Amino acid sequence: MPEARLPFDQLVSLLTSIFRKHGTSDAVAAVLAHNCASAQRDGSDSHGVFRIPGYLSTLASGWVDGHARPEVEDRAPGFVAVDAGNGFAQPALEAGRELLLDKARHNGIALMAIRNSHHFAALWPDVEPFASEGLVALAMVNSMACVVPAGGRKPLFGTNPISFAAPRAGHEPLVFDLATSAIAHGDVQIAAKEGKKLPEGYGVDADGNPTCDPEKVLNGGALLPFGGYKGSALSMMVELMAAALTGGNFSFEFDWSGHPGAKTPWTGELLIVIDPACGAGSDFAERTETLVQAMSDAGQQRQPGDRRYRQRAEAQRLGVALKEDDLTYLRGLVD
Ligand SMILES: NC(=O)C1=CN([C@@H]2O[C@H](COP(=O)(O)OP(=O)(O)OC[C@H]3O[C@@H](n4cnc5c(N)ncnc54)[C@H](OP(=O)(O)O)[C@@H]3O)[C@@H](O)[C@H]2O)C=CC1
Ligand SMILES: O=C(O)C1=NCCCC1
Repeated sequence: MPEARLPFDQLVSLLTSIFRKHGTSDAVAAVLAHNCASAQRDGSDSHGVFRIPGYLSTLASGWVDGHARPEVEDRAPGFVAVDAGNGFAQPALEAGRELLLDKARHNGIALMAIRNSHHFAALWPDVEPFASEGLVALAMVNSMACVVPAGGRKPLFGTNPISFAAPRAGHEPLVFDLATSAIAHGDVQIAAKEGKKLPEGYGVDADGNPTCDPEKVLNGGALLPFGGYKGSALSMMVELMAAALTGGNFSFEFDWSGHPGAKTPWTGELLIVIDPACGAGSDFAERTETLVQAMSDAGQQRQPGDRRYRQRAEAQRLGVALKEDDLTYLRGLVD
């Protein structure tokens, strides 16, 4: 597939125009466009411009409010609650960000509980900026019931990612961002589109039998958690922290069948921010670096985040990589 390159700012501006034209406020468009362009820039393929048709069909369906104004509540010394108003999670995070930062620096730790929200994106953009400011951040979000709990038969959990970011002396933050399912739902969709098989042990068909066929997983089948009961336990934790604690829906609780085209899970998100200066001392970033170096010496040359930062650096030199067909499609949305 021929590739095009577009400067990051131009991609942000194209996506902003698309969101504005297709049902969001200017403020929401700006946040979603930056998020989606960042994922595309970093090679987060399942959550970059691949997601635009899903965003637009969801907005057209009336399932999500593209004009929602998040309401921020200062609930306790270390607790910020945000009602996203049936809008997207990222503008809700932006709305409560300053208060969360103030509380984390003042108390040493603070959390933000976002409810009534839709998260259709990669999770790392929610945590990396905190680590760039010297803080440690942990985020989790639940999605839609498409993962069978360990030993179970029925899809119940979402693909429920967890993302963590820590400052690292002399380097970009150390960040991981991973679905607690064996594979992200977006990657199953990409495999189906490209006619590829899934690895064994990732999914089951509508009868609960193992399958490597992404179409069968998507049409009545389900995914498995990563690492059996261990991934299942983490996914359970995400349901509790991102939904029960925040006041959002569990992945199995919402019903979007009355909104054809709806693709964005209507759930919640939890974000915890820690000021490491309140811990063992001011050298946390150096300690991170010591650990990374030890991991490298032990033979792990590739750290989480390395691939993204490499792609980001390449995009800064050459422009963000896009499939030519995708760029034509995007431009057609604003013509
Ligand atoms: N909004 C939502 O509801 C959902 C969003 N998602 C998103 O989907 C995306 C993809 O998730 P997933 O498929 O699980 O991600 P991956 O399995 O591709 O990667 C998971 C993490 O492991 C790192 N990693 C990958 N390979 C290696 C390796 N060989 N050695 C060391 N580290 C490695 C990655 O770093 P690197 O980034 O550098 O590759 C990344 O931090 C995520 O951004 C996630 O947030 C997933 C589920 C639901
Ligand atoms: O890839 C996934 O898994 C998901 N991404 C966006 C929200 C739904 C699940």
